Amino acid sequence: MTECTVRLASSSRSVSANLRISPIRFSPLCRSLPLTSASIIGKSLFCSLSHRRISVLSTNSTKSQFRTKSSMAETVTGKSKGKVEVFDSEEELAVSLAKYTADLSEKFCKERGSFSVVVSGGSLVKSLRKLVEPPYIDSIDWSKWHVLWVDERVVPKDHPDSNYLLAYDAFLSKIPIPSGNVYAINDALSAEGAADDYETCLRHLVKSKIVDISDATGFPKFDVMLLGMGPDGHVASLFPGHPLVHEKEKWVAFIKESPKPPPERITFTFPVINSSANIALVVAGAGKADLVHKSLGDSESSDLLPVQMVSPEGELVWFLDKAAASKL
Ligand SMILES: O=C(O)[C@H](O)[C@@H](O)[C@H](O)[C@H](O)COP(=O)(O)O
Repeated sequence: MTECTVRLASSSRSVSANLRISPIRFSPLCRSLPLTSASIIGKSLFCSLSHRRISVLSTNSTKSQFRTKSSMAETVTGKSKGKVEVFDSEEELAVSLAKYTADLSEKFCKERGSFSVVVSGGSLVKSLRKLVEPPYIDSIDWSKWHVLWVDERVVPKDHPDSNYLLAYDAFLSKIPIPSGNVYAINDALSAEGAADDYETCLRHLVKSKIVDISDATGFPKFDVMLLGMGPDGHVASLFPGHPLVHEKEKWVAFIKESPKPPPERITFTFPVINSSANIALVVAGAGKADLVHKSLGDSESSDLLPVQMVSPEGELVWFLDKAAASKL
């Protein structure tokens, strides 16, 4: 069964259509700084908003592309599994991303009593700014959040390249999250040591049921991963053409020759990323339009970009601004 959701989003209203076709609370090993410092078969499809015509640009059994013609908000592309939302501006994207995250927080806090959140570095972090503004700053139960990084640069936590520092400055310092629920890497270790240490930390979190485990894969199953995409199609620190993209055993790996500086990093592997209950891929700016087009287009190539290998057990949602979606 192949499923995809096409959602038309705008500041004033939105509509979505589901299309189906057949065929340890705190491990001492994890160091935190105190928080002070569709494929559809057919020719065209009309959504319930009658003026918005979504044209099927291409079809095959697993992937299709759609395009809307609308002056306000634009969507859309469909993939074998996923949802693509396109916003008029990065500002609107950020508003929707905050709602998405807050809604998941509410759901998982209710269901599991906690919420495991994984973030990347890069521009994604800025797009999380609306989470620390009303109404979410007051409505989210931050005490139940557990925050980890999908990848981290092996630098001191107060170094300008640190993903921890980026997230700390942008939102962790602004929310009442217990410092023990923020799992930064041990920056006193080598890249290899930091990766092992982070995996041990993750194993403790799974054992103490703070992080779920996937019955299907046996890998950790995070409630949500909020990820960016690099201009070369990398996600986390999994770069095109690097053997780490094929890692099948490790939960956390290290890289010492990252093409994007700084060179030494640790990263979650694809089995962990793809066991997630939810993944948001957040991409903004015209500079990534070609890559977005390539990623969401039909690809017969066996040489997939890392971003094309993102395929979670749960739901994948792309958050794009109009500029990033301009070549769809
Ligand atoms: O540590 C990192 O480098 C990031 O985690 C990385 O995976 C990032 O998310 C992408 O490179 C996108 O970054 P931009 O959105 O800034 O291009």
